[in-house]
Amino acid sequence: FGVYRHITGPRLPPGTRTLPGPRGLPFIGRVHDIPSQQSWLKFFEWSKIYGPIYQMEIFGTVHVWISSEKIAHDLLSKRAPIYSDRPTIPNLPNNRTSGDYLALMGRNDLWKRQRRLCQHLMNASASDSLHDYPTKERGRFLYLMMREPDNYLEWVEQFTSRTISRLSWGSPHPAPVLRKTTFGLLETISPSGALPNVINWLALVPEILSPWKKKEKARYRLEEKLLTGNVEFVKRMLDDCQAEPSFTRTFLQAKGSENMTIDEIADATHVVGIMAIAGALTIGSPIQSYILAMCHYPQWQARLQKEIESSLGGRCPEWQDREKLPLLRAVVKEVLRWRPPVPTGIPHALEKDDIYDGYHIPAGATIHALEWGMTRDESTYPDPETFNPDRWLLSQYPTYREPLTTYPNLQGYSQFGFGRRTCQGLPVVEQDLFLTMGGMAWALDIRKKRDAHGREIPVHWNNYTPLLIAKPVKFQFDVVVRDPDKMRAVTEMFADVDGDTTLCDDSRSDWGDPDDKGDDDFFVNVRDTPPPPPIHTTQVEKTEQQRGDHQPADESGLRSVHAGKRKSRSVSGSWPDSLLVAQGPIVVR
Ligand code: HEM
Repeated sequence: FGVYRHITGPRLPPGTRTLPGPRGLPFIGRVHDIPSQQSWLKFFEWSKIYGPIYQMEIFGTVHVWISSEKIAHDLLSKRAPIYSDRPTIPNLPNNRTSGDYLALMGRNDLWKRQRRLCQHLMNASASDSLHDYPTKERGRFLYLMMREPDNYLEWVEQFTSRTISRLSWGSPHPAPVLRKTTFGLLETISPSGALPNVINWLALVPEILSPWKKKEKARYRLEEKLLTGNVEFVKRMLDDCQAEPSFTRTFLQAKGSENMTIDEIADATHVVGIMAIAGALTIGSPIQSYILAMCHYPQWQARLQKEIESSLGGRCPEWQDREKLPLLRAVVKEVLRWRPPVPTGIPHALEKDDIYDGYHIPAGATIHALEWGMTRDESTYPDPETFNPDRWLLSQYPTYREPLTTYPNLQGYSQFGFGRRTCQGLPVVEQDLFLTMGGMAWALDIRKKRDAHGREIPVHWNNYTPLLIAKPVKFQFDVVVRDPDKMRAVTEMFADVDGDTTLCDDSRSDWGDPDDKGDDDFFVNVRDTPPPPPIHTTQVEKTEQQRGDHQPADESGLRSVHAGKRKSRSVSGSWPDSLLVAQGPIVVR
């Protein structure tokens, strides 16, 4: 078909033209010079040659790349009835119909039903401020960052997966297995994660000969066990009146367990599943990009700290403070612009032939909103390579919007897609990013490391992982706790989350078994890395000395903070979290 198309060319309706774009080779199209790393840079480079909308063919399929927000809105939003389908993913061939992954499903009735349910569950949690789960987990995250910053990748991923696990099922325990299955799914669906997604005929290879199919089958088995077990667990907890707030609890309570059909249970299992997957996959990217940005732009860290100090008088930002902290909201938005977490977007599929500005776009084309390209559009974002939160705060910039008590925010932001397929996770993203970035700025100075001669160790500028969700490749940096009061306050936040009673459940089979190795390598290493040992007085003092701060810690203040707050933590030894507790209570004097 590819050869045929190459020889005959497309049949165009009268008066229309084919979109410009790089010409391909017979049969394979333009696959030979798409890099396996950071492909979005190449697609953006082509947009500078061929314009903000261009096309190329890969193995007979037309791929359209859009790097203008206006064109993306014209097509994906205003013509949503024909632009809201999803393409088939060769390495996950039933993605359009199975009902397993809402975000990858075709535009069919099942997708519409699941999308409505997703919206409902998200709204219910958002109206209760996400049950404060992001705040609780933020305290744990800051503590771990303070104690062992070199292990930051682990702490970021633990924060995102534990927060979304609690939101989904009311407990952080599923987080390690969730991380494992989710990362596997990312590989399954990413063009650079599994070869059949690029060389499509490999999807026809029988399972016995296909490493990709074997791996995906093992991953899917573990995921199904996790998702169905979690719903069963929440049901039982609900029967015992012990279920913590969660998407699943909201669903079960609204329906009443006895009245549910099998289809309804399956929908809820997978809708909650996709929210958990999306939350565990994506939010770590901007958190890591924030750290990268602070290494390169210490002046913005200082400005952020000033805003927090002057608005909150030394207290850590809470979600309720957002009106008072426009710069923090601007930093969140600018991080997402500077380093888009989904740089190539999630593709849509065109259902009918279309004409745009005289160009013919054929039915069946895969349409990519190139988020990387959109964020580099100089007419909207002058000097786009520079991290500049002021572009959201000063009236001289095209992206400025009043009032600053409300704007900037993430509503309607191009980084979350277009039309009927826009992201449904905004409440979680906004709260998680506001709290983690605000918390880090409040408690920590992040800066480049220095070598033995006092020279700064370079930090990469834009070296990102190649999968659909891009994250900065690991880099070195230093973290200095800004003052002993903040260290004590963070330690206190950690004690609070650690004492949470949901850590006491021991019915591990409900959450998927971290030790289940099955018959495949896929099951190995599912446990989370344990946190570092508890903090001791000497470390507080050492930090004071390092900072040249000779004021002794406020003994009386601290005692009153701790009085009556320390909780008994009788957590079973079998959970990863229990490793925290096995090391004894946190001691700060
Ligand atoms: C920084 C974090 C995130 C980013 C950048 C992001 C971005 C995106 C993008 C670009 C899409 C595709 C939109 C389109 O096709 O036009 C999407 C879809 C989606 N997102 Fe997110 N997302 C994030 C976090 C989340 C979270 C936390 C959740 C849920 C808790 C979530 C749930 C979804 C769902 C369900 C869809 C599919 C909607 C559909 O296909 O109908 N996302 N997201």
